[in-house]
Amino acid sequence: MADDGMLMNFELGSGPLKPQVKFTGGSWRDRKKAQKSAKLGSRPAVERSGLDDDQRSAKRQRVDGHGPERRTEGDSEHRPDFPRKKTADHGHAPGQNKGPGKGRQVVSRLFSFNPEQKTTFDDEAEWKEPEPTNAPLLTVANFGSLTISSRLVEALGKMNLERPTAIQQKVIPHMLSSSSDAFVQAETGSGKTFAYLLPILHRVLLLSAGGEQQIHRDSGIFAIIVAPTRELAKQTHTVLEQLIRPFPWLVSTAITGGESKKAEKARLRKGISFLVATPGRLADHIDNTKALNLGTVRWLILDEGDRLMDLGFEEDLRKAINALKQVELSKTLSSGVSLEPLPDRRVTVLCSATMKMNVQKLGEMSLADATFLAAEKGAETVAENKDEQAVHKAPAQLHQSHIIVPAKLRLVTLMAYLKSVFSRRGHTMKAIIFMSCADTVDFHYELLKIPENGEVPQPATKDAENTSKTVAKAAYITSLASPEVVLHRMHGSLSQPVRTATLKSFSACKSPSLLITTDVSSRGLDIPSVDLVIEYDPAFSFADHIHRIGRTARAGRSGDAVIFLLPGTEEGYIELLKASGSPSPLSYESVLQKGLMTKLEFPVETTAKPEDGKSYHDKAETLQLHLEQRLLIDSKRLELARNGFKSHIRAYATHTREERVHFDITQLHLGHVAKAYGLRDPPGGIGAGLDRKAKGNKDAGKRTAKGVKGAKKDDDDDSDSDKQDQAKPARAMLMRKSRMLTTGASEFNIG
Ligand SMILES: Nc1ncnc2c1ncn2[C@@H]1O[C@H](COP(=O)(O)OP(=O)(O)OP(=O)(O)O)[C@@H](O)[C@H]1O
Repeated sequence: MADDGMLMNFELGSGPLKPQVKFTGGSWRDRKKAQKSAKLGSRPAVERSGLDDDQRSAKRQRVDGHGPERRTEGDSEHRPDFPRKKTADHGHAPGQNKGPGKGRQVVSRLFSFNPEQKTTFDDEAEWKEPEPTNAPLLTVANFGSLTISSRLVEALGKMNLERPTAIQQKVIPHMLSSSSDAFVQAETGSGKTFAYLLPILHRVLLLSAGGEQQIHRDSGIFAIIVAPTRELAKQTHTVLEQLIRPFPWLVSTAITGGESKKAEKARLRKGISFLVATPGRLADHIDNTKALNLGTVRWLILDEGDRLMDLGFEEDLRKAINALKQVELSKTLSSGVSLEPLPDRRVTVLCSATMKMNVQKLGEMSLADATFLAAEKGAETVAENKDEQAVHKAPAQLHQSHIIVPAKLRLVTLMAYLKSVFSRRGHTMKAIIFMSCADTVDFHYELLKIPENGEVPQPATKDAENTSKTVAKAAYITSLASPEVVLHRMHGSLSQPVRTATLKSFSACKSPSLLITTDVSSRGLDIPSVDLVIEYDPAFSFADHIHRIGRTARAGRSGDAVIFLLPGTEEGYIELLKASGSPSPLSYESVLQKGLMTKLEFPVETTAKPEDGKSYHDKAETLQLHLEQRLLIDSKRLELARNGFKSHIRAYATHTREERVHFDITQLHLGHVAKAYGLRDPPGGIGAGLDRKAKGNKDAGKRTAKGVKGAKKDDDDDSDSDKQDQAKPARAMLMRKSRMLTTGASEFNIG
C-alpha cells in the first residue's frame, strides 16, 4: 500500500531560499535598523565576537542575568533567521550538507518577532460534559430486545457489551428483516462494526437451526467485509473471531496482503464463512484464486467508505462489485441446506462516519435503492441536501481545544503540553499525536525518546523484535513524580509486522503511553482507552480531522482533542472546526507555564542546563537552546530533523483545495518552522545534501503511487532549472513546488 514514505520523492530544491524576515517587533528605529542590515547582508554585531552560538548564548545568560527574553527586540542578537555566522565552509556550494554544527547558522529568539494572533477568543467557560452521543442506549434493556440470537447476546456479554448504541438500534433490525442495500452513517466510535456484524451472524446462525453439522467451513462465504487498511481489516477480523468463538463451524479469515498470497490461497481453499479483506488483495484473489467461490456471498460490506475512495481503491472495488453481480446466486448449499434465512438478493452496506463527495460516488457504484441509516434524527435530510459539514460531527462528549502557537514555539509548547498532561497521575494514560508525514514522526520520536538504552525491556519474542525501533521510554515529558511515559511511533513506511506489533504494544501498554503517528492511524482504529488526541499538524481535510479526533471519546467514553494552529491564516480554520463541536481556546503561554513549572530533565548533556526558579520564558528558551545544541552534536538526529522539516513543508502544500485558504504555504515562515525542528540551518540550505541523495536513489520512485511518480518525474525534468531557481525568492520557488505537489496531493493523505 502506498504510504507516506513517498514524501521523499519531492524536493524543495537545493537553492538557498532567502530567509523571509518580516520585522514586526520592537520600536520603529529597531525595525529599520534590522531591515537595513538584512538588506546589506551585514552581520549582526554579535557575530564579530568570534564566539559560537552556544557560547554566545551561555555568555548572554551569564551577562544579563535575566534570561533571553529581557533583551530588546531590535537588538541585533535577536533578529530572527538572520545569518549569524559563516564558518570556514562558507565558500562551499550553496546548500551543501556540511554536517552537524557547520555551515551557516541561524539563531533566533523564541519570543521575538512572532506574528500576532488576530482573533480574540473568550476564555473557556467551565466545560460541562454533555450527554454522550455514541454511547449504549440506556432506554433499551439489552441486545436481546433487538431479537438477535441469545447465544450472540451471550457472546456480547462476555465482551462486556449489554445495550446497543443508537446506530446499532437502527441498523440491526433493518438488516435482520430486509434485503435492501443500506448506507450507514454515524459518528466515530458509535459501534458501526457490531451494527453490521450482528445481523449477518444472526441470519447465518439460522442456517444451522436444524443442527450445527449442517454448516461447515466449506459451505461457502456468506459475507465479504472490505476495509481500507490492513490494520482495520485485522481489527474487524479480530472482533468477528470473538463473536463466532462459540460457533466453531463458522470461520473468518483476513486477507490483507501482509503475507504470501500462497498462504492466503490455502486458507481460502480450506473454506471460510466470512472474509475480511483490503480491496487490492480482494481484487487480486477474484482474478487469480479459483477457490474463491462467490455464489453464496449475500453481504458485501464496504467499511470506511470515504477512506476506501481516498486511497484510490475505486477500480479494485468496482472489480469486486462487478464480480459479485455477475455470479449467480446459490439458493441452496451443496449439502442441500436451503439459504432461505439469508437475504434473497445480494446486500451491499456502505459505512462511513463522514460523508464526502467520494462516498456518494461509491454509493452510486455499489448501492441500489439503498436505505439511509443514521443515528441522528434528521441526518437523512442533511445527507440528501449534501451538507457535508453537518454530517461531520464529532461525538458531543469529546472536549475539543485549539492552541494558537507561533511556529518557532511549536516544539517547546508541544513538549510542555505533553509534560503537563502526563504529570497528572492517572489522568492521561494514552495519547495519540498526529503529524503530517513519516519523517516528522521519526524526528519527534527520536528526539523525545531516551537516547541510549531507552528501549522498553520486553521478553524476547517476535513482537519485541518488531517493536525494538518503535517503542521506547520517553525523555523530557516524563515527570519524576509520575510513571514513565512509553513512546510509540507508527507510520505507513514501517513494515506490516512492525506496525501490527507497535499497535498491539500501544494498546496493551499499562504505563502512560504516547503514539506519534500519521493518518495511517486516523481511521477506524479502535483503542478504547485513548484519552487524548493531539493534532500537532492539522489534518489535510476536515473529514480526516473528524476521524483523527474520533480515536478518543469512543462508545460513550470521555475524551480530549487539541489542535495546534499557527497565528494568521490558520486561525480561520477554527470557524470550520465549529461544525464538529465548539473548540475552546488554550493559550500557549499557559501551556508553557504549566508544563515547564516542574524541572525538566535533559537526557543529554549540553551547555544549556535546566534550572529551577526561572520564568517560563527562560525555561522555554533554555529548552530550545538545549534541543538545538543537542542536534549540533548528534548527526543522526540532525539528519532526521532536516528530513522532517523538508517533508513537513511539502506536506503542508497538500491540504485539500477548499481548505488551502487556511493553510497557505506562501504564509509559512520557513525559518520559524525550521526552529520548531531545532534547526539552525537557513531554510534554503536544508534540502541540499538530501536532494542529491534522493535523486540518486532510483528505488525511491518505485515506492510511489502514480500521482507521485508523476511528480517525481517532473522534479527530475526540472533539474536543469534548479540552478536558475537558486536565484529566485523562496516564495516563488515554493509556489512552483506547491503547484507541482498538488498533482500528488492525495498521496500525503495516506499514512
Ligand atoms: N453496544 C455497545 N456497547 C458498548 N461498547 C460498544 C458497543 N458497540 C460497540 N462498542 C465499542 O465501541 C468501540 C467502537 O466501535 P466501532 O469500532 O465499531 O466504532 P465505529 O463506529 O466503527 O467507529 P469509527 O467510525 O471510528 O471506525 C469498540 O471498542 C466497541 O467494542
